[in-house]
Amino acid sequence: MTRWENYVASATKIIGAYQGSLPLHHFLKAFFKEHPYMGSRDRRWISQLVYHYYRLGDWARELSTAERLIAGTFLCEHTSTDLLKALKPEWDEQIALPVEEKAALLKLPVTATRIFPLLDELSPAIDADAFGLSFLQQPRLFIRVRNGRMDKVLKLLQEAAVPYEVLANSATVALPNGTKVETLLTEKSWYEIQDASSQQTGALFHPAPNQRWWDCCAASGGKSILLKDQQPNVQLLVSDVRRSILENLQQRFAAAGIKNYEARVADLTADRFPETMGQQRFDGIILDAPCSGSGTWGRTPESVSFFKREEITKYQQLQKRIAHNVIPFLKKGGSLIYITCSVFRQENEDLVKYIEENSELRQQEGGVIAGYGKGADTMFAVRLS
Ligand SMILES: C[S@@+](CC[C@H](N)C(=O)[O-])C[C@H]1O[C@@H](n2cnc3c(N)ncnc32)[C@H](O)[C@@H]1O
Repeated sequence: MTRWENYVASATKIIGAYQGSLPLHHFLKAFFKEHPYMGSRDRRWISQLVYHYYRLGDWARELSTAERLIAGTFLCEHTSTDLLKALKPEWDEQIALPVEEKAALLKLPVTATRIFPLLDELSPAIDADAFGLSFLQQPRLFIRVRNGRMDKVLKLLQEAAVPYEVLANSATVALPNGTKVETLLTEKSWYEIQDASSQQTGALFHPAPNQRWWDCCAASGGKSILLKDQQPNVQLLVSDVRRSILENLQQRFAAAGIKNYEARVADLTADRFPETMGQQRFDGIILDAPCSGSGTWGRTPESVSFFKREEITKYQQLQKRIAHNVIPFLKKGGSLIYITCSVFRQENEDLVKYIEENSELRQQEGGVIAGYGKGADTMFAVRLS
């Protein structure tokens, strides 16, 4: 067997063994640990083959795994690759063609419906074709540059010859996926790694000095840092059900130079949760809800193959329960920022409808934040007041 055939054989073995119960990158890590004779170059090629395979979603399931692996590389790559050159030179010569022309060569249509099986569940504002086809492209990495440090950051990127794009808001920088940002930009307080769409949710916050805000599903604090950067004088409470993630938040806040905040572990679905909050009320609540994460599946394309439709409704029930429990803590006239990184209507517009039907809150602004087309995640964010 040639080296390239060996790669396809290893990738086939991985796909046969992978059942989706843990993220693919963890599974790959464990697989390579068990096969220490594979060098870093081998690991890179095999991982890429496997990722391209999952980028195809439901496309052409009738093909064998090995055929799909090679077709995945053909459809997802845009410049010549040594693997295709060795195994399918006639495709490698056509690697720069647009996807429709590649589909004609493959003699199989490549459409959004064939890639993404849950298009009928999408939020209506999402362009289903563009979203489905975006899976063939690896998303980019984004940073949010803080405190006017853009010149310094760009200088370091230029010195390291890293290609970048500064987006129109002048704070977001897009980088190639896999850029070793931490090694390049060692001054941690200058930037945050944050997807472009996630950064865009901040346009809904409008915080004023001395207001009280609560980031109730804070995780490691991406939205909270965004809020504090907009208005350092907000009084901030952060909470999450996971203690460990709040420990990450504390480290991240320290690196970002954020000191004044209160953090607590809270399960927002617990029956006794409301009484633990006492009489406090907030001018703003950020509810960045636990969700399917379907807007980020471009980064974890294996999810398209393993996610079950019924799970959408389960997330919706959880979101309703959390919304119901946090809304009473909003001051009259305050803002609830409801956010998901989901593309599904049930978790997005239907949840807003539920909130409007069960409270005095009404949607003021926001909606789908489309990330497809710019190599970013797709999110949903609205401000209700
Ligand atoms: C989408 S993430 C939040 C991301 C975060 N806001 C950021 O910008 O990095 C949702 C968070 O909700 C938390 N969560 C899930 N169920 C919860 C519950 N019952 N009570 C409180 N938090 C919960 C999860 O632990 C997770 O960290």
